[in-house]
Amino acid sequence: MESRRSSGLPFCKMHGAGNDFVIIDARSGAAALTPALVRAVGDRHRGVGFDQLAELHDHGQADIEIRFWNADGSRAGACGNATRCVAHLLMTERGVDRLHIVTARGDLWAERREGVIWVNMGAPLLDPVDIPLAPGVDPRHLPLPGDPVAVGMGNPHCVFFVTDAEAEDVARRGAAVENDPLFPQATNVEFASVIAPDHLRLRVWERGTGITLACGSGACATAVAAHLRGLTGRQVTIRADGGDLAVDWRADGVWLTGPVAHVFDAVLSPEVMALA
Ligand SMILES: N[C@@H](CCC[C@H](N)C(=O)O)C(=O)O
Repeated sequence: MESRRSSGLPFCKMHGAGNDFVIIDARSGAAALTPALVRAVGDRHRGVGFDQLAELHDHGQADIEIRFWNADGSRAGACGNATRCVAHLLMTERGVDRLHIVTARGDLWAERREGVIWVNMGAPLLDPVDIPLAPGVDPRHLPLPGDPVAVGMGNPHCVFFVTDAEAEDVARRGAAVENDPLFPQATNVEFASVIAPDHLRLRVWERGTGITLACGSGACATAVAAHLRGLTGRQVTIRADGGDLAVDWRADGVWLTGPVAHVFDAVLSPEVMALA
């Protein structure tokens, strides 16, 4: 990634299965991000456009700290696909096969196994307090039409199992559930259909962003919910709109892998930064 220039803010554009990100290396002393600047950069018409922005910081006990922002300027506690992209960047930069990553959720680990980069997104959060969910609600059977499941992965997810995910009006139904009072911090909304005991089709409405081509933490939450409902095993392929992700729910956490692409390096112009 290019070093800081006085003319603007350097960034890198990447995507994981089509879930696209602006990655800003704040270790270089980049300007402190604000919700207004994040929204300006995320504007797909006047700015750069992204699903999430990942802000990289040095960390005393870990290889990197990542702070996640949604396109609307809200913060996110987890972002599986952006974490995979950053892991790919740093492993390539440093020539290592293991990384200790800190996010708002806590300590995460990335490993390269036989050339494939996996990220351990941590154990699923199933207690309503941790998801978070309104008190007194059963996360396994939410009191909503469609009987969805709530799972936390450092961010909240509301997973609907449907006959055919392709047929779902994700925009209408996702927007209707995102800010349901059952979720004190709002929620990501997933619509999944079972293709096979090791294969799910998933479409997502992301909190603070809308429909995305893939969602890593959503894939993890969906795999956990499917297993808890007895629909799949603990290792599943998730067919997202932008490509396939693989989830492996192990004793030490929910591991995630999938495609990563570096799109370009560039510098945020002062004009875009002035939009903030
Ligand atoms: N695309 C991300 C999820 C990003 C955060 C989500 N919108 C939220 O607000 O929790 C992923 O890959 O996990």
